[in-house]
Amino acid sequence: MSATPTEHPDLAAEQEHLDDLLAVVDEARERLTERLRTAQRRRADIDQPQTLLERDHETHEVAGRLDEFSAAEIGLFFGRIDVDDDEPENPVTDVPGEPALDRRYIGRIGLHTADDEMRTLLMDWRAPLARPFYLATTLHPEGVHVRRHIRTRGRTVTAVADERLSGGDLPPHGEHDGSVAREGALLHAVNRARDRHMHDIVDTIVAEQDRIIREEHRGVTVVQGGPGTGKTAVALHRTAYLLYTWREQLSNTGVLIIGPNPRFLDYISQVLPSLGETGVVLATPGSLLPGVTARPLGAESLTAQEVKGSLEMLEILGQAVRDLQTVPESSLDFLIDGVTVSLTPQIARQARTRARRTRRPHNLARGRFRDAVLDLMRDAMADSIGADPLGGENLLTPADREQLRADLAEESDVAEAVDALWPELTAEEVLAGLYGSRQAVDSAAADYDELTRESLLREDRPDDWTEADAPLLDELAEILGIAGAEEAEAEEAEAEERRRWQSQVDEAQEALDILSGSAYQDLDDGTDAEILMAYDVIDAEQLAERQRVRSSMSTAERAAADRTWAFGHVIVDEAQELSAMAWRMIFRRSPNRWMTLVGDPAQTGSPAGVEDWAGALEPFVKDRWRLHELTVNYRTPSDISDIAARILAEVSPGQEAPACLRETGSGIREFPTTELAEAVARARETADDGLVGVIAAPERVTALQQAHGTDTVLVSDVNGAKGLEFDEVVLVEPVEIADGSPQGLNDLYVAVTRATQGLTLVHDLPVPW
Ligand SMILES: Nc1ncnc2c1ncn2[C@@H]1O[C@H](COP(=O)(O)OP(=O)(O)OP(=O)(O)O)[C@@H](O)[C@H]1O
Repeated sequence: MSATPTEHPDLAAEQEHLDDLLAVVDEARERLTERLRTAQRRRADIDQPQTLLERDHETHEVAGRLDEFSAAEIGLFFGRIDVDDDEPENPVTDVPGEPALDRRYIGRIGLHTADDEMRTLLMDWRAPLARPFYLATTLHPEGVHVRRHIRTRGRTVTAVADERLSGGDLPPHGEHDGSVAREGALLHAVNRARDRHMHDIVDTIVAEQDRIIREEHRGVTVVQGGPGTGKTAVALHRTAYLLYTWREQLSNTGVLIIGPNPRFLDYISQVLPSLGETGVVLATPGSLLPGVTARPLGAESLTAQEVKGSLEMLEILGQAVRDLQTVPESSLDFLIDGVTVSLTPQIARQARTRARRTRRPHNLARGRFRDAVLDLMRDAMADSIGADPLGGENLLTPADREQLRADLAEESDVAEAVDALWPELTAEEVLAGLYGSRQAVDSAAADYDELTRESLLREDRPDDWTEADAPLLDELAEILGIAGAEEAEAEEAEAEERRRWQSQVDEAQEALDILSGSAYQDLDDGTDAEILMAYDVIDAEQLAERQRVRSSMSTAERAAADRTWAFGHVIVDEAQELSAMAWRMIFRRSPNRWMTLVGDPAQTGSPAGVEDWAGALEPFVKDRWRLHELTVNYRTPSDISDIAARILAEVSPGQEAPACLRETGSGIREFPTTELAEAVARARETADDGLVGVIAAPERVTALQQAHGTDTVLVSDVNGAKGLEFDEVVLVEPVEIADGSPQGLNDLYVAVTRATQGLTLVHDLPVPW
């Protein structure tokens, strides 16, 4: 009989090995903690922002490195492979008695000895040499002879199991083909009770997931798969992998992760820190714009969601801005030095045409409009006051005309009139102005039907933004050229910085001149000419560089505060929910088009969401995108998956349901609505310490929340439960969800697939499957 994993004779040896590595970690932590204390104690001179920034910088850096070591408390390592030593120059420990085999321990972080040899003690799971741990099978062993799974709880090793994949006999205490050891680890992972936060899956990543995590394609990678197939887990591990592999590039440009709702962002928030990575920007589509708070999409009617998500909005928004570039109904007269000068409708119209012809964004074309108005008014004025009574040429000299133009430009009444005709605008002003006025909507959307126009009107609370408005505000910011205005400001700031920079370089040069002047004297005094002096190795520019004042904000902080930030990589979860307008907003943040999108069109709840990836992506990247599919469901047991498969057959006939890893959970129970409280109580009891999700149609949520919501019972509509999972799901009156919208069955599909153990159906009406 083979030994059970916990009886493995190497348990004690692995514990000893873990203790040794933990000692290395603890020592490094102690050193870093001391450095942190010293840095924090360091007195910074208020008058020298430089010293403050240096101190902040060091504190951030050391704190970040300390964060990496938190893996020690989660489980420093989880696996080991004895593998053919293909790269003998890489110093890793050999398998005792087998010099041709490397013994690689695989962990959440990498560790090596502090000496010159830098021998690898622990291999980061993302390192290329760790990869065979995930990919090796008996059919394709990838050079691996034995793979060991090591389970830990904090600092204690609790189980060890081996698989022999190639070469030699069975290991004395393990399973023959390895599947039991591997599946044991996997089942242990998927069966654990859920809490409010997702956990990393670094010890049990399967081969089809590994390939996506390490995908080298520099375009758009799309990951599609049914509910529970690990799309979110893969996206997060891919983030950690990319941050590790492209550290330098991504630490300057940042990674943006977009998820469907704030609860989801909280749910995934611990995964990257547990893998030693912090500093990514997490956002929902509604929270991407700095300074804008948006309510969930569900706050909009379905028609409004559809209209606001469609590309027709480009025309409507463009027209809304054009409607604010006005022409007066009659002439505006100004008295200048006793002469009446008119800004006629014709002048305004002509100036508007000239400004529009520049094709510059509205705010950046204002200068052109003003110039044109002044030129045209000057011409009219010159024609009238300089006219030769005898019919000859105009009597004004070019200098006189110039003076007239300057006089006009100084007139505040004229400036005000010009501003009113072509005002400086913000995106919020334009959109609120549109939603708040029937006349504005009728004009901007004149070519659209009444239903479209009606859905845009929001007269009582025009600036109460929803997630459907965020892409429109972003689009308007582009049409208005706020980005350009910011650029102009940035250019100005840069010029100022260059001026300061030059003065620092000059100062530094002066310092070097003094230094070299005294050096000549020193040399005259017989100093060895071979000794390098400061002025030999640094020039003035370098010296100034050292003193340069930099922002102490991290990349993530700067990126989150900047609407126009170009992220190095963008990840979108539940990408099927994005409307055509939302895609434009997201792609704007990814000028290099290096993205990972995960989603499942069968789960689309938004009427403006994705029907097929090609349609959504090709306008932006043509064919530079690759599709990967995940096929195994790690979440729902097979009885619940059967229900899901029946709904899927309605939603997406012909689409195959994912294979189910788990046979059984706690089962399916049914209650009438009069016994709702009892149903929730039973689910809580069954979930034990785990989480219960009560999912219902939006109209029921508030009352249910008041009656049943607790720390471990989360009440939500389907939108709010997207991407989440619960040990037990209580689904209230499913038919209400199905009938709630044209995407109702998709919503129901999402709702039933949130459960990891059991599903309780509370209903009086027949279930719709
Ligand atoms: N290789 C794995 N090892 C252990 N657990 C895994 C593995 N892959 C996925 N899981 C677990 O399966 C569950 C579902 O994963 P995840 O939430 O990433 O799926 P999803 O495809 O994003 O689902 P949905 O589309 O329904 O939101 C999570 O608890 C995740 O940790």
